[in-house]
Order: sequence, then C-alpha cells, then structure tokens
Amino acid sequence: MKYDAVIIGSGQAGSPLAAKLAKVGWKTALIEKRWVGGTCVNDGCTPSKTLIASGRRAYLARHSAALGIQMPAPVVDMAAVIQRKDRIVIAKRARLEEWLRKTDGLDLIIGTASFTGDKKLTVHHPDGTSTEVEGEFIFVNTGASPQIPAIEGVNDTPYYTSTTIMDLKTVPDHLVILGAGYIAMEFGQLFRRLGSQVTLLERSAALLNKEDDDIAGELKNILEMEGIKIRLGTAVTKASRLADGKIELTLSSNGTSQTLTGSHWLIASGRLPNLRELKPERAGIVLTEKGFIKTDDRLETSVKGIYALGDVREGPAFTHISYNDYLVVSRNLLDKAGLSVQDRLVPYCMFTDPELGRIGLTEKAAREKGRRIKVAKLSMTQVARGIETGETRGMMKAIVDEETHEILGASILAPHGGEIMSVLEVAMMGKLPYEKIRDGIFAHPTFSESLNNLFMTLDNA
Ligand SMILES: Cc1cc2nc3c(=O)[nH]c(=O)nc-3n(C[C@H](O)[C@H](O)[C@H](O)COP(=O)(O)OP(=O)(O)OC[C@H]3O[C@@H](n4cnc5c(N)ncnc54)[C@H](O)[C@@H]3O)c2cc1C
Ligand SMILES: NC(=O)c1ccc[n+]([C@@H]2O[C@H](COP(=O)([O-])OP(=O)(O)OC[C@H]3O[C@@H](n4cnc5c(N)ncnc54)[C@H](O)[C@@H]3O)[C@@H](O)[C@H]2O)c1
Repeated sequence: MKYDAVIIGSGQAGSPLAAKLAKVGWKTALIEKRWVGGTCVNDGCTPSKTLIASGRRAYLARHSAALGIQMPAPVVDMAAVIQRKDRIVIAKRARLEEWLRKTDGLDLIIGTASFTGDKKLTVHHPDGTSTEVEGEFIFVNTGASPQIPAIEGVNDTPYYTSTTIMDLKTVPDHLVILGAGYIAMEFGQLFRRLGSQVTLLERSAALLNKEDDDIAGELKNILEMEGIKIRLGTAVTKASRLADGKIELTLSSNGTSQTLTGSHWLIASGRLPNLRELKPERAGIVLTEKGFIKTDDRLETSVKGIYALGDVREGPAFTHISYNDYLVVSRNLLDKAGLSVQDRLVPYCMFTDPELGRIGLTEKAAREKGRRIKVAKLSMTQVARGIETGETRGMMKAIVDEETHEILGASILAPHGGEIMSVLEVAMMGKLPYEKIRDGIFAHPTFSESLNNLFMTLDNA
C-alpha cells in the first residue's frame, strides 16, 4: 500500500501528526504495535501521576494532625489504587483511539513496522500476517524503553521496570531502586507514602547532577525526611534471588563491597530508543553514538523525507517535547514555517512533592557559560501561602542576566512548582526584565505572588 505519509508509533508526536496530515488531505498511515498513546498515556505520565495522587492522599492523611485534624492511620487498598489508575488510562486510550479511527484519510494499522529499504516497510500484524507499506514521507515516533544494565545475575533476578511496577497488587515491604533520576524520585516517594521501605542506589556521587547543588540537596533532605534512604556513589555489581523470594544486590561503594536485601527491585537507570524491530539501518538512517536517531534541527534524519520525533531522538525525553516536535515538523511541511528545535525553551517538572519545576539555565550552567548573572533565592518558609497551607518545604530560585535583567532560568521546588515555573516561562518567552515580575500584581495569597518576593531579594544583591 502506498501512502503520502507513514507514521510509525502513536506517541505524543505520531498521533497528532497523523491526524493533522490526514485532515489536510494526505493519505496517511499510522502504525502502532501495541496501544495508541504510547508511553505517556499507557506507561508514563498518566498512570504515574494518577498513582502519585493516591500516594499524596495517604501522606496528607498521615500529616493532618499538624493542621488540627485527627485521623486514623490511612489504610492503603493497593488493588483499588491500581484499578483507579487502570480506569483513567483505559478511558484516555479509548478516547484517543476513537478520534484516530474517526479521522478521514487516516489508516490506523496495528502491527510492528520494520524497514525493508528506503521508505519501504513491512508491518507484522499480531495475527501473524504482514502488510507492505510505502511512504513518500516517513515519520519515526517509536519512543524508548527502560534500559536494563548489564549487571551480573540481572537476568536471573526478578526486577520491575516503571511499566511493570505500576501493576503491583500489593505494596512492597522494601523497594530497592537502581538509579536516582526522575523515575526513582517519583516512584520512590510514591511507594514510601504507600507504606514501603525505600532505598535508592545511584552510581553518581551527586544527586540530579544537571540541577544546582542547593536544589538537589534540598530535595534530598525532603525525601530523606520522609524516610527514603539515598545511597550515592553506589554501583550494583551483582544481583541474585534468595530462596525466600527476596532479592540480594551486591553493592560497591568507595572501594568497599556489601550486600543489600529487598523484597522488590525497580530498575530506573534511563531509557533506550525502540529501534531493534524497526531496523532503521536498512533505510540508511544514521544513529548517534548512544544509538538514538540522529536528526538535523528540523528533525529530518540523514535520509531525505524521513523524520524522527520524540524520545527516539537523543534529547530531552518529555511528552511536551515530543508534542513540540510534531508542531515543528507539521508547521514546516505544511506552512513552510522555518521552525527549528535549536534554542527552544525546555521546561520540565519532576512530580515529587514538592514538585521541581525547571526552565532555562541553572546557576551552574550559567556560570559554566561565563554569563554574568544575579541569583535570586527564596525559602518556602517565607512564602505566605506555604505557611498557611502547612507546605513550607523547598525553595524558589531564579537566574537573571546582570546587564539586561532578563530571566535566564528558574528552579522552583515548591507545591505546584510546575505551575509557578510556567509563570516565569511566560516571562522568559516575552523577554521580560525581572522587575516586571518583582513589581507585578499577583492575587494574594497565591504561591505565584511570592515571585514578587523572590525578585525583591535582588534589590540589595
Ligand atoms: C514512568 C514515566 C513517567 C513519565 N512522566 C512524564 C511526565 O510526567 N512528564 C513528561 O513530560 N514526560 C514524562 N515521561 C516521558 C514521556 O512519557 C515520553 O517522553 C513521551 O511519552 C514521549 O514519547 P514519544 O512520543 O517519543 O513516544 P512513545 O509515547 O514512547 O510512543 C512510541 C510508540 O511507538 C510504538 N512502537 C515502537 N516501535 C514500533 C514499531 N517498530 N512499529 C510500530 N510501533 C512501534 C510503541 O508501541 C509506542 O506506542 C515519563 C516516562 C515514564 C516512563
Ligand atoms: N516528570 C517527568 O517529566 C518524568 C518522570 C519520569 C520519567 N521521565 C522521563 O523518563 C526518562 C527516564 O527516567 P529514568 O529515571 O529511568 O532516567 P534518568 O536518566 O532520569 O535517571 C537515571 C539515573 O540512573 C543512574 N544510573 C544509571 N545506571 C546506573 C547504574 N547501573 N547504577 C546506579 N545508577 C545508575 C543515572 O546516573 C541517573 O541518575 C527521564 O530521562 C525523563 O525524560 C520524566
């Protein structure tokens, strides 16, 4: 079958791109091997944030006495927690599938695509049949999957990934997590709040080494205060399953070796692109050193007419970035917009509690670039809204250019940190000098109002 556009993977770029191209009259095929919606809907943002909401309820119930409300200790009904997550995920996936199937000019093909040549693919369907497909344009949005490190014994030791752990029917006694990145932080806090003992094992000496030390340190304190153990500079050299079903990990740290036993093991050490089945080499697509698809800044691969979007490229792996990739590609192809992914603002939010909302440069990145900067900092203990709601953990931090006073970046470790960060993102989009935020009127008493106070700290700096 010949198409104008063939899109492989129905992730956060593939689905809207397929619908958009079909709508403007391109004969379009969207090939998906599993479930529409990809990682975000089925294994990522939607299920994890749904579970995290349950964890937060348990936490708030346990801490309500501080606000004068006495409650019995919460009982976690894990089966109900998982059922709620499944209901929300299934409904979201179903809505998306209905929309795709109703889109005129779009064929949703269920099966696994493999290149057979330049712009040619075979789709292997679940029933064992296959279809040959050809596209004038091809868009790869196949996403990424958990990376499993080559640790001795890993294949004979039961482990969970971020996908499989979201189907647990009982709360683990002791969850040991390999890694201390986004997934480890979010899931570590979630399971601690549901009642698990939690240990994070991170091989780097520093936590979240892309973030400023004060921010990473503050978050570490917050998680440790909740009872999570974080072991930095720790490598796992061997894994095994004990006779009682527990897992045993051999750890190496500072030249010494010791063992750690847990009831469950979650591997959260990064993700690798889904390319094994796709076989991009058959189309002559060049990969990066780390094995992701290499593109130019308009997302075209080394083969003209073949594009790569989302996590399958090397770059920030977020839903909103994949969606922005779709906008860049579609607007360039359809409107000749000349958009590029270079220098785009990349916001992100780690959904710990408090959240870490981030945008632009950190202090350390700005200094490494030799930028002349001022740094504004405010503890959440000084934020009126935080004091009133009993949520004073965290801090706000912003980096401004010493000369132009433009905001270069912000780290907001606070309740609703992602939302507060977005206020500063808009200021950055408009290239506002920080004084506009310092003197702007925000409703009282909101968290965002304290951005006045954050930038006031620069008055005497
Ligand atoms: C636990 C977790 C939590 C996350 N939380 C957040 C968050 O809070 N915020 C955020 O911004 N990001 C979050 N992310 C990251 C986010 O989910 C991804 O960056 C996002 O989904 C982008 O994915 P994508 O569009 O590149 O592809 P995906 O959504 O991964 O879709 C790829 C699709 O391609 C299909 N596919 C693969 N190979 C083939 C093939 N050969 N043939 C046919 N189909 C194929 C797959 O089945 C899949 O459906 C999270 C990720 C995880 C794992
Ligand atoms: N809120 C969000 O936006 C959100 C939430 C979850 C996941 N995600 C996305 O999913 C991606 C994957 O998350 P992740 O947590 O798996 O990866 P990550 O890259 O965020 O963190 C992995 C961590 O594991 C460590 N590590 C790697 N190998 C190790 C080993 N052998 N032993 C000990 N530590 C090891 C790394 O040093 C790193 O700190 C993220 O990069 C992010 O893009 C986003």
